Amino acid sequence: MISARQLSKHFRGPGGKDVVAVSDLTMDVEEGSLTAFLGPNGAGKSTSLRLLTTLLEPTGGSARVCGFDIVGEPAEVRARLGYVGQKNGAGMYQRVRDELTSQGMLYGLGRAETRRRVEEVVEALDLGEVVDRKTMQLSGGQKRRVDIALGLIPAPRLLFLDEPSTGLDPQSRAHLWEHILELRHRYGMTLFLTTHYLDEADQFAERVMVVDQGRIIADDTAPSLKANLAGDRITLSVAGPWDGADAIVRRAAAVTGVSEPTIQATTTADGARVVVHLDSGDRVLPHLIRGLHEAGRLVLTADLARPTLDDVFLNLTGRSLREEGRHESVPEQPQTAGVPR
Ligand SMILES: Nc1ncnc2c1ncn2[C@@H]1O[C@H](COP(=O)(O)OP(=O)(O)OP(=O)(O)O)[C@@H](O)[C@H]1O
Repeated sequence: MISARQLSKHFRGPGGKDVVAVSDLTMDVEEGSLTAFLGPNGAGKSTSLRLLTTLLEPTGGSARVCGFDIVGEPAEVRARLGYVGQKNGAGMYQRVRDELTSQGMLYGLGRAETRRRVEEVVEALDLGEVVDRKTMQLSGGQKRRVDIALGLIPAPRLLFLDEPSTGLDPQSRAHLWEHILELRHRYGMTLFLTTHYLDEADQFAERVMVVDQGRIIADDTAPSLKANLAGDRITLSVAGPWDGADAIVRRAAAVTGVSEPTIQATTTADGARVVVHLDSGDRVLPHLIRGLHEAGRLVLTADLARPTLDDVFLNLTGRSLREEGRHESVPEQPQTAGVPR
């Protein structure tokens, strides 16, 4: 469905400086899959989407989307995809129904087909109650659903969503995701989306591509990324000094077949705080507590944390995605919710 080879995009930044927004993007995305592009602000996620949707021309490399070349056959590519940009594409003063109808006409669908598509997307995205209202009167979550409806009017086989849920409250996010998953189920569409939200990528995407500074730095399922690129973490507080108890941790790991735990112990007011990074922490923890008990060490608290995608990002980059501050992005051209022919 998408096949990109060493795609890159450079911009001229402030003072004529070369900004590498996307570097060597190589990937194949299968039909029917749900892929999330996860990364901090400025990682190159939106630029990648704009390249793949032919809204920007690449500086280097090539890509085929829905079987057509993004540079040589942009009209063919556009005719087959839907694109929902970051900013609301819906106009403020039009009624939702008129907005959706204009989109159908823009795509050259004809009156009868447009009417049929409008009814279908209104039903699919549960917009029946708001379809005769103006976009400016809608809530953030409703507006976002209108944006997605606009992207769906041409019945695309492939839908790109740029941060579909950013700025929504948790309830609206959850509601929007119900709709996204329902759309996928109903139409068997290929979905490719960008997100800052670790939990969304973790929960809903079959494939997560972690992007940083224009490059894909990891590409796998969320469980594999977590298993391979970040281990579990056991945190213990023990009474008295830790002296020499590393051997007990290593033994507990060895009997469960787990190799190379890393152990960091710090002295606290009442003893020590010990953080152990390892795989299969759930299997090791009971052996560890028993071993410490048999050695006469008193365990005050024990906590096992499974890795998150943030741990994956932290391990790969030394930075936390959660702590990446938002910065204003460079002003962009106005975005439309669909990509007209
Ligand atoms: N039109 C432009 N001119 C110059 N630089 C740009 C332009 N568009 C993007 N950039 C730069 O390219 C880099 C990647 O930007 P991009 O918007 O693709 O990142 P992103 O991962 O989508 O970020 P965000 O999550 O904030 O949307 C950033 O350094 C950005 O400032």
